[in-house]
Amino acid sequence: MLASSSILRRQQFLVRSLGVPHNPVHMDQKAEIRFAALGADAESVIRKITPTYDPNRYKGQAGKIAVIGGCREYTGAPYFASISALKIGADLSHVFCTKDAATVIKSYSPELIVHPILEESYSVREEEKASVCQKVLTEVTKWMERFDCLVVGPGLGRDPFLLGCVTEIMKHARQSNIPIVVDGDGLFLITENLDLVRGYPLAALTPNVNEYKRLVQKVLDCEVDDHDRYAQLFSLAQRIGGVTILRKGKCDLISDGETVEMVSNFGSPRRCGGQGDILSGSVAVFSSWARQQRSITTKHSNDSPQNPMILGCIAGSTLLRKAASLAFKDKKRATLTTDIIECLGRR
Ligand SMILES: NC(=O)C1=CN([C@@H]2O[C@H](COP(=O)(O)OP(=O)(O)OC[C@H]3O[C@@H](n4cnc5c(N)ncnc54)[C@H](O)[C@@H]3O)[C@@H](O)[C@H]2O)[C@@H](O)CC1
Ligand SMILES: Nc1ncnc2c1ncn2[C@@H]1O[C@H](COP(=O)(O)OP(=O)(O)OP(=O)(O)O)[C@@H](O)[C@H]1O
Ligand SMILES: [Mg+2]
Repeated sequence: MLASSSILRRQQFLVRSLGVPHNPVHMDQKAEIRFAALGADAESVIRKITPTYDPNRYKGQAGKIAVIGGCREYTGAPYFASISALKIGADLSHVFCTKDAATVIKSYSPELIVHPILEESYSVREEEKASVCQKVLTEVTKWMERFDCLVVGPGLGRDPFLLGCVTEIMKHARQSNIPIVVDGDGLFLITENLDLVRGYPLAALTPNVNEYKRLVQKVLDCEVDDHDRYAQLFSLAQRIGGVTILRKGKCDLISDGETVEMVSNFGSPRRCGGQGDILSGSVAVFSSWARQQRSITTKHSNDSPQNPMILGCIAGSTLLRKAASLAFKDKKRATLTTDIIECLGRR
């Protein structure tokens, strides 16, 4: 509703190109593009939302992140997302995964707090399913209020029973007003059940090419149209009730149905798996910081706050691409995701 009425009312998009000199970008005929004269670029977004070091701060205040993901097949993805959250600057990073995945993930890093609580169908008898699902939810909700953001989906897999439990976790997070970054198999889940995120302003979706295609087909009932990519992303975000969507690709495009932002600083030509996982962990931390910052500036000034999920996406995307370019300079074709993670803090 917000969607189409606002499209007609505004007849205008704000497409901001961050990190590169502006190139003319052609939009569809319906919408006039306005390029913001960007006083602030992506780097200044990062500076604006990153908390300063303060000796009075205690552990946890710079962010507590939880990744819901990790199953028999995938242990790398939740590790990449959660370790990236720490490398960006969060204080604590938890992983909620299946029992099979937990020991493996713990062995990658002693920094992560790993909860082996999710179950897949193969390990649960039919008659136990309801009670096991309840147990999973109880375990996660015990921790839930402490988290500043959840990342749902990296390496989650698509087991129907497991996804049923994660559905309940997401409903609970939403009731508790906890921001949720949805990535990987979490996007598979929400594409089948859009009401999980519809109208939730604290949700950010980070689809790759396949995940975006599935979302567009489901929500807009059409194919991805690259000639009309800004308007299509804008409509998609509006149709899901103003959630933030970061469409990953050559340039990362970000929209919440109010503006369209573009991050296009040079990254890496390597497309090794796991870079999206770095991104989702990074977006979670930056969004939490932006949200924290917003509550401070709202209290103390009349600045009109910007959507923290948008700011988090801009900062996460910019930093990941910067790290990827530094890693590629060093490792060339041998660049792997772990090399990029090592470069997250470098300039
Ligand atoms: N080391 C790891 O553990 C990694 C695990 N990953 C996890 O792997 C899982 C799947 O992620 P992907 O990024 O591979 O998911 P995608 O949905 O992009 O792809 C899944 C597979 O299905 C194919 N596919 C799916 N939909 C398709 C479509 N509409 N058209 C054409 N081909 C299609 C793709 O080619 C691919 O082989 C996620 O849980 C993700 O987080 C990735 O993050 C990569 C790293
Ligand atoms: N063609 C491209 N050129 C430059 N950068 C790209 C390109 N495609 C993706 N990226 C960058 O890589 C990051 C990860 O995007 P990608 O599409 O690989 O995610 P993904 O498939 O979800 O990754 P993962 O393997 O972690 O699941 C994006 O934020 C984007 O900045
Ligand atoms: Mg991915």
